[in-house]
Amino acid sequence: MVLEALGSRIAGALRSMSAKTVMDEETLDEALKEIARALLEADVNVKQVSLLRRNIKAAVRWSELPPGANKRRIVQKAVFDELCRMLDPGEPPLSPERQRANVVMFVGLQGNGKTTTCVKVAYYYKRRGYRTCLVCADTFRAGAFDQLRQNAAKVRVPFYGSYESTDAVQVARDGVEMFRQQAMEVIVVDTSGRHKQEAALFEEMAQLEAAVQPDHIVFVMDGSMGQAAYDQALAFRQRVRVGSVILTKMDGHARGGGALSAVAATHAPVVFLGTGEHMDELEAFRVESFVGRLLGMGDVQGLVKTITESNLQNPDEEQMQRLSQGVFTLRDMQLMYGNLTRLGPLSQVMSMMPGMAEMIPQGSDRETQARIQRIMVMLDSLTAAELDQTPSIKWDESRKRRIARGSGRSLAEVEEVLAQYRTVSKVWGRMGKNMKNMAHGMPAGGGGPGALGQQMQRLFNPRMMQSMGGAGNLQRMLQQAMASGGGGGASSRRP
Ligand SMILES: Nc1nc2c(ncn2[C@@H]2O[C@H](COP(=O)(O)OP(=O)(O)OP(=O)(O)O)[C@@H](O)[C@H]2O)c(=O)[nH]1
Repeated sequence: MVLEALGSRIAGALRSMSAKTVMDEETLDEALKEIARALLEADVNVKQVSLLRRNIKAAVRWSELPPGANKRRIVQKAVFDELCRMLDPGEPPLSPERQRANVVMFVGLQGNGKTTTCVKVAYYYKRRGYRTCLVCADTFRAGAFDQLRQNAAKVRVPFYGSYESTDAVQVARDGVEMFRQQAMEVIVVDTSGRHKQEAALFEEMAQLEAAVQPDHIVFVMDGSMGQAAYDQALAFRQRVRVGSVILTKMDGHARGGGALSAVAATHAPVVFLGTGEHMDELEAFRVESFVGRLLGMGDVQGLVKTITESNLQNPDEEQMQRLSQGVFTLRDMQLMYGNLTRLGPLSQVMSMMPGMAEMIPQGSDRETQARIQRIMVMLDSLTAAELDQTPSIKWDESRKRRIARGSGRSLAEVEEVLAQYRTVSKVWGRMGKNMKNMAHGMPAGGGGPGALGQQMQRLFNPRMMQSMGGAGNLQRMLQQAMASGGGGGASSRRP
């Protein structure tokens, strides 16, 4: 995720503010200056930054704060609220209704990821049970037709377009009409982009808008746009009824701030973030969780939601008993990794945990998923006795070679997994006493994802973390999950 540098600089400014022995208004000004500098360097528009700074100062009202007030908290809350305000124009975002045709038209400059995003959004709603389809009204760029058609086929979404026609308006009208007849619920219309804002692009957009009467217009923008983002967004907003914004390429190393101010320019809410080239790499955007994660405050609500929706597997009664004694076996490691993959991209999950955003290691989620898959394959090659770690098992060379052969991995990789297991089991052993207490509320042999969600909420409770030997232990476990598992090329099969 981009913008981490911005988040940690803001968090750093707040930390150094509260580390001062005397906290006066000058201290606040210094912190605000540093926050403003960080925002500007992240390409947030100058006007937005000075507005933000003024509003934070007005909200904090330093001189009126009672002596015992937690000033860092108050300033952090004001920064949080202001960033949320900047990103939330209070307009309803794209929210298609069921059992009627919702025509959604996509606009944006060429290369910003518009075509890819159209397919991602169609796929997103398809997975949520909507009857979705795609119309290619991009008759300008050679190849747009094939790109959309191939991607539509990959995600099995009906597609309409024309190889021959150069009349975008006619193609769009025909496609939308055809899909209306078929009682489609989400009709996504991809339009042409241009290299830069030019009259022809805006003219065609206006004609398309008049022809297909979209219920909603989505402006797609590359998240790595710098200061120019504000003006670009404004230009689109002035010509068509932009209702929502999608920021793409948020998985790269872009600074991202330009895109944030573009949102302020359009007065349209961000609905999704594009986080990769694959069709499922689209993240629904929620302002408060995004800003919380940006500021390193985590997003416990989002985390619990993710956990409850992820169909996690619970330990059975016997496993629970053992775990509560601080005994962690390879079978538990198998369960842990299985559940980690069910949670979705790990960097997202980690950034939801308070204080962990800065700990996210470099490397893509795709690589991490592939690493975990490799570990899972190795664990699958273990016998039941090995998974349950009977004391008689000797991890001798021949046993390790058998596992390596069985999983198609190298001996070194098997050894690495075993070494990792030993570290985690030691950490678990130290946590044993506290886990025992936790286990009292744990559902034996199931209990449903809701119950597990509650447990996770307790797990991330700061006091509980402290008593478990500090957040460091958990961080280490998660970081290991993300960073180890050997090299090599297992590929994930995704659309
Ligand atoms: N890393 C990353 N790449 C993306 C993302 N979205 C799109 N891309 C890539 O960006 C490039 C351009 O995407 P397109 O969808 O072809 O761009 P476009 O804006 O539709 O271009 P026109 O159709 O010509 O207007 C492609 O290589 C995409 O795979 C994203 O969220 N992350």
